[in-house]
Amino acid sequence: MAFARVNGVVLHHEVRGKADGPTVVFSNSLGTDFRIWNEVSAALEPTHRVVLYDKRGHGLSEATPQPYRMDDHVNDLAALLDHLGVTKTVVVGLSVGGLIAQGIAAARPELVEALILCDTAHKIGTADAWNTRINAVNANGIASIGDAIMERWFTESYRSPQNPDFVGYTAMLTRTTVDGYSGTCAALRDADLTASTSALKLPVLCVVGDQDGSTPPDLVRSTADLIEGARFEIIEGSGHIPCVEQPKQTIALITGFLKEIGWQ
Ligand SMILES: O=C(O)CC1=CCC(=O)O1
Repeated sequence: MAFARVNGVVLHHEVRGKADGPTVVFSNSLGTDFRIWNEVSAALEPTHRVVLYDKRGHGLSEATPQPYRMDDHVNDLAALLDHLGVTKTVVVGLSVGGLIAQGIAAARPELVEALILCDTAHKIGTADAWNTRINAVNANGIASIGDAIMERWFTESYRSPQNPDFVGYTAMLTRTTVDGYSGTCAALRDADLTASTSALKLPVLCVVGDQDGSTPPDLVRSTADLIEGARFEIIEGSGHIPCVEQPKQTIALITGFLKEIGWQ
């Protein structure tokens, strides 16, 4: 566990694994912190240097006041990687983390070897839907939308109050700061990466849960279709967060892709 002030914000992060191994950095989704990657990270640690971080307003990172822009999140990650002395990395991003991954590949191409885009797209949701969510959270708190969000994150069989993991991930969502959550919703509302993502020239793997209620397979496929040579894979039996719900399939796809591109 470490903290660093970069790009004007204190970011909680952790570097794990093989110190001289090739670097893989993970960027998490709206309303989650870097613990969602624990199982995937553990599989890579014997061979890779793994960088995990909480984006601003999430986990133990500082919650600067709203407004947030997607560029803030992109510049935060770039500044953290510079701070850690990372000069080349594969970026794995889930949902808004995938937009951050696309953004850093466009802004700092020399830093990014390849992308793994999980349950994400070049543009997610509509302005109306994000504004409705922001208004609800600002007025009534994140718990007021908790059940609706959980239906997007996890499959029906996972969403049982008897499942301790489900209870734990619900707590992760509802304990996110309002500034971090609403600020990032607004950043998502205002982000359309169609042009910059279409121009990307690097190896890309796109994966998505078959039952993802936030970025369904057809949306993720449309992003893969924008990027020359990108591969698209579906993870069976998962909602929006396959690294939590189907970690074995997620690990197999990630490690297979890293081997394929020689990042090992
Ligand atoms: O909360 C959701 O609907 C899921 C989601 C959208 C963007 C993100 O990062 O998570």
